[in-house]
Formats: sequence, C-alpha cells, structure tokens
Amino acid sequence: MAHECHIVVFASGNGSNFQALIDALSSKQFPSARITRLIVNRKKAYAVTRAEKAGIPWEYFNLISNGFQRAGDKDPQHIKEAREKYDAALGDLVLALEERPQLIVLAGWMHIFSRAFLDKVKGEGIEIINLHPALPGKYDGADAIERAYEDFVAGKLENNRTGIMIHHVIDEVDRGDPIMTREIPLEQGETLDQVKEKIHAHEHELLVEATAQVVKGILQGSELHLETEKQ
Ligand SMILES: Nc1nc2c(c(=O)[nH]1)N[C@@H](CN(C=O)c1ccc(C(=O)N[C@@H](CCC(=O)O)C(=O)O)cc1)CN2
Ligand SMILES: NCC(=O)N[C@@H]1O[C@H](COP(=O)([O-])[O-])[C@@H](O)[C@H]1O
Repeated sequence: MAHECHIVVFASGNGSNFQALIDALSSKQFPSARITRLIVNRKKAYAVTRAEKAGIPWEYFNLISNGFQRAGDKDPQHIKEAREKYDAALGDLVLALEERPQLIVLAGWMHIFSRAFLDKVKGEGIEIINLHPALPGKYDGADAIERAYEDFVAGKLENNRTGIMIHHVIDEVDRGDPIMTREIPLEQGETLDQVKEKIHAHEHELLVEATAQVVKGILQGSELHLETEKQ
C-alpha cells in the first residue's frame, strides 16, 4: 500500500491557510498525505466550519474551558502550571489519535507551546512546523504583520520589505530553523488591510509548498526505514 503522511493541523481562527492545505491535498501534484484532524483552541474558529465542509474530524481543546486554568487567575505560577498541564494533555491527545500524525502544521495557532507539548510529541518522532508572517528573526510573536506595517509607515521597515516563513517549531518562539521564506515588499499608500490580503495570498502558496517539501522528506524517510527493515 502506498505510504501516506498523516497531518494534524492546529488553528485558532479563520483557517484560510488550513483551507489552502485542504485544497492542495486534493490535487494529484501533492505528495501522498491526508489531514486526519483539526485541533482548535477557540470555539468560534471558522477553521471548524472548513473542517466540517471537508469532512475532516476536529477537536476543540481550550486552556480555560477544559479546566486547566481558572478564568481571571493572574497568578504567574498558577498560569505556568496550568499551561504545562494543558500542553501535556494536548500532547497526550495527539499521541492517542487512532491515526497518529507524522506531521503537525500550526496554521494560525495562537498558543505558545511549552516543552510539555514539544518534548512529548517530538519524542515520538512527530515533526511540527509553523507559518509565521515575518522573516526569520523579525517580529517574533503575535501581531507580526501589524508591527511590520507600523514600522513601514514610520519609515523604519528595512528595505521596505517584510515577509513570511514556515519554520520548524522549537521552544523559542519563531526561532526554529526556517524551511521556506519569502520576502514581500510593501508599497507606499498601501493600507494595512491591503498588506494583510497580499501577505495571506503569499502564505497560502508558501505553506503548501513548504508542507509538500516536509511531507516528501517524511515519506522518503519512511521508505528508507521500510527498506532497512527488509534487509
Ligand atoms: N514553543 C513554540 N510555540 C509556538 C510557536 C513556536 O515557534 N514555538 N509558534 C507559534 C505561532 N506564533 C507565531 O508564529 C505565535 C502565536 C501566539 C503567540 C502568543 O503571543 N500567544 C499568546 C496568546 C495570544 C492570544 O491568545 O491571542 C500566548 O500563548 O500566551 C506568539 C506567537 C505557536 N506556538
Ligand atoms: N504568530 C502566528 C501568526 O500570526 N500566524 C498568522 O495567523 C494568520 C492565520 O490566518 P488563517 O487563520 O486565515 O490561516 C496567518 O496570517 C498566520 O501567518
């Protein structure tokens, strides 16, 4: 049977990048892969609607509504412990999936993982990649597009260019090795919404390209493993 790469997508919002992956995987050009689950941490994420339309099972798993953190609790130690318990439970959830993934794609997932998730999942050989709307080493964290645009308007954006990247996920946020990057020039007079629209269009392309590259590597690795086992 042809080997197939199982992908779990994590999202927190609209899911347009998730949709780009759904559409790409239905084409013959994409290497053998299937999105076996969507995981969201926001109940109203439109990504859920996209999953339902595509017949992809989905799971809502939230730090507060699943009881890991009390709403309004501001104690830093409580928050740290709650996040670690949530992350460990989310890792267990992934590892318990009937179709265990070989790849996790963070497509607009707005939660910073602790090592409680990363070590558990990576320890089982599952790769994690993330889409970030900035170039390596620039605008780490949330609201990257808005911050780059603010610098552009203030005449402080280097070469009047921002960009996007897909990178391996490590503990340090947005500092994992880049897989693919793309520079995006900003033009005088562009509004923030126009810039966002332009960036999202590039994201949809690059995320598909980068995911296909990672999937090919996973499939080749599996074939090599199977060959070795036969010897
Ligand atoms: N350990 C890692 N976790 C995550 C990474 C990563 O590289 N390492 N990438 C992020 C995705 N991301 C940027 O690409 C990102 C997402 C969210 C945040 C953030 O500040 N989150 C806050 C909550 C914000 C909110 O709920 O609106 C938080 O988690 O407290 C920063 C960067 C995914 N995880
Ligand atoms: N730091 C992570 C981050 O900012 N990710 C960004 O969230 C958006 C999700 O859009 P989508 O829900 O339409 O795919 C995308 O722009 C993605 O780069």
